[in-house]
Amino acid sequence: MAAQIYSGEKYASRRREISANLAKRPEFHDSKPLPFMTREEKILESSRKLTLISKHMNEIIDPSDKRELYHLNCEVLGIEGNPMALHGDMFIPALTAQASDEQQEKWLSRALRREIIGTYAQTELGHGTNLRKLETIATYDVDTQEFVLHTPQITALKWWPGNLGKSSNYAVVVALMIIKGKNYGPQTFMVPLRDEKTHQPLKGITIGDIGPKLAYNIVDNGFLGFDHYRIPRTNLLMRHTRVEPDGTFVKPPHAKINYSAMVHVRSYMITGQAIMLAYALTIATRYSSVRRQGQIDTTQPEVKVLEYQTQQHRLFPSIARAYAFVFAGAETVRLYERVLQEVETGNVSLMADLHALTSGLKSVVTHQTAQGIEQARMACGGHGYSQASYISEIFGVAVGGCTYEGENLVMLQQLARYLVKSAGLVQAGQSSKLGPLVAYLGAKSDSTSLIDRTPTPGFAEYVKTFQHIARKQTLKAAQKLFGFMEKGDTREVAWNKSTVELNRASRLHTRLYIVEAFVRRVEEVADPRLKEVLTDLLRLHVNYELLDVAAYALEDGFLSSSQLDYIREQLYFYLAKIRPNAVSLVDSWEFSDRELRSVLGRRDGNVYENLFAWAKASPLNKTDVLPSVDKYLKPLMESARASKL
Ligand SMILES: CCCCCCCC/C=C\CCCCC/C=C/C(=O)SCCNC(=O)CCNC(=O)[C@H](O)C(C)(C)COP(=O)(O)OP(=O)(O)OC[C@H]1O[C@@H](n2cnc3c(N)ncnc32)[C@H](O)[C@@H]1OP(=O)(O)O
Ligand SMILES: Cc1cc2nc3c(=O)[nH]c(=O)nc-3n(C[C@H](O)[C@H](O)[C@H](O)COP(=O)(O)OP(=O)(O)OC[C@H]3O[C@@H](n4cnc5c(N)ncnc54)[C@H](O)[C@@H]3O)c2cc1C
Repeated sequence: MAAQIYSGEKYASRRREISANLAKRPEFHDSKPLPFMTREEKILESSRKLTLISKHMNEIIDPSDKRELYHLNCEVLGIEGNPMALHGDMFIPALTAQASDEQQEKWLSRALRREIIGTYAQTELGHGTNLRKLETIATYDVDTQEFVLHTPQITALKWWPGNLGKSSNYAVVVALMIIKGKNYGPQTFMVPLRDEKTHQPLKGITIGDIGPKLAYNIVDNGFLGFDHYRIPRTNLLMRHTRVEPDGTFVKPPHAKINYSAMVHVRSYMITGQAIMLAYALTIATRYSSVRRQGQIDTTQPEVKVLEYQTQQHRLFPSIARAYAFVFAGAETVRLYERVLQEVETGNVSLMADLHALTSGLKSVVTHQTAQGIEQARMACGGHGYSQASYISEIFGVAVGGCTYEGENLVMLQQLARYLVKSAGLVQAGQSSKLGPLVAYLGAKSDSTSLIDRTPTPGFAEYVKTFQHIARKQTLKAAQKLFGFMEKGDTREVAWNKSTVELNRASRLHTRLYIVEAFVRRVEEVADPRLKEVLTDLLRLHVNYELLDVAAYALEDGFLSSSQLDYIREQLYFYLAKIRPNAVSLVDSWEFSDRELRSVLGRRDGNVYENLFAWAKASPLNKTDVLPSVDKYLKPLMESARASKL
């Protein structure tokens, strides 16, 4: 099953080898539990391990393999980030996609060797979503052939970029490019921030950390201001865009080509989110198979809480989602790598499809992942609330994905633009022009679903029902938009009046895509035993997801209430059928205890002994009487007692 999750036996067994290798190297392990460390201690500890990784990487992984590097980072550094997180996640991808060969020679090679540390500085105090209104300006000075970076007011300060505050000495900075008074929109520049020897900020640079956050606190998200800071013309990233010495602007083959680092993260983060969801579910499912509370049959002993249907309903649909997301994530990574290669040859035709797909997936997956992790926390009762479970940290890190790389409700609208265009083609009788991701919009719907009406062993009837729902909502929302426009609203006003409905269409389209990705993967499985278990999980998934959106199919009679009853019964049937495999389904992700960092979710199942040992290790328990008691509480009680006398 691990080979299914990790897209092949080769990587699944490499993960095992890497974990086994690390198990023998205590210097790579956390020196104490992360929740017992201050932020400063965590950053120091992470930097220590990062240095070890850099030194010994070649002995443990193939450094050219992104997945092996990711696994090494998960095991050693963990999810709370590290001082070079953005270096790998965005700085290197930005240089790879946007720097010219010459620039890559100069900077990418140094970045890959870790001679320099970089980040991606785009968001500002006043603007994150609306890139066209960023306020940092890069004005071209023809005389000196330099760009002058400047922060004209406080809202123009770069704010949020990861590892900008303290760790990075370079950044790919996004600024509005002004040449001879003309605004050429957001462009990307390679900018030195700190002296390479002393690490002191360079003259003209104001820089620092933005302070503690909900989670992800090992990362020094930072602020950055420029005071008429000069960089050479050749620091504009020039793989696709160019500015000649005389200030002539050479347009790229696609207007949004320099948004590629964002598309890179959106493509990869689907897998990252699936893994974090699987972390939380591993912890909660294992714990639920140890925790005994209450009886189902009063003549029998107390049961494991995993026997309760409500507990299964709380956890198993999310287990199915984690599988669905990892399968969909593998597809987005493949598409991203393909588009990257095609762009190299000048073919930008798939950029819009990739952008639409990843915008929708990013939004739906992060939202459902956060929901699933929070349910996993609650499934652990009181112990879920303790940081010993580590689920609150996993939640805090994962939920950041709802905001970064484009706020979810904004990114759903990016997909909606694509859907509306497609709906326009359908309306104009040009369905043959629809791309493969939206071809279903042009198909004719049956009048009713055949779920429970015809014996179909596969998933075709479910897929058709999801298609019907997504098609109906897309065409309806587009119609609403067109209707407002026909009545005289501008497109922008009409758009704003239709966005709740448009975003619903985007979610339904994305949920359909996730179901289809799951079906595609299960159909490929050759081993009959694995196929059976995955088919059960997929059955659970389609029934659960369909119930969740059933209102759309009930309102036009596509599904009847008796079909809904059938879907419910199927859901309950598959909850019970999956129960014996539940622990194996989470164990199949093969997370080591080191990687999970959860006292509650350890493989040995010794929950109570482990919790007690953890509590005893708490720094508060080093002494029996705390200084705060000596200083305040004792005098308080003493004076209360004295006044009573
Ligand atoms: C290997 C194993 C697995 C590894 C897993 C690793 C996981 C790693 C995970 C986590 C890492 C954590 C790191 C987090 C770091 C976070 C970083 C950041 O947050 S960086 C900042 C991100 N900021 C944003 O995302 C801003 C969001 N805003 C935008 O993107 C844009 O402003 C916009 C909303 C897209 C709007 O842009 P704009 O105003 O310029 O355009 P529009 O007018 O709306 O649209 C015009 C047309 O352009 C099309 N478009 C827009 N973007 C793109 C694109 N990227 N590609 C192609 N086309 C694009 C848009 O669709 C419009 O098209 P038409 O409708 O006109 O045809
Ligand atoms: C953990 C974390 C890491 C980050 N790392 C980086 C980084 O490395 N580099 C970097 O540059 N940035 C980074 N960011 C910033 C991040 O990309 C932005 O915060 C994000 O893109 C959202 O933009 P915003 O903050 O401007 O939100 P806003 O746009 O202000 O959103 C506020 C509200 O307004 C709504 N809204 C905004 N515009 C519209 C619209 N057009 N239509 C309808 N509703 C709208 C949103 O839906 C939301 O409800 C990070 C953020 C976080 C949380």
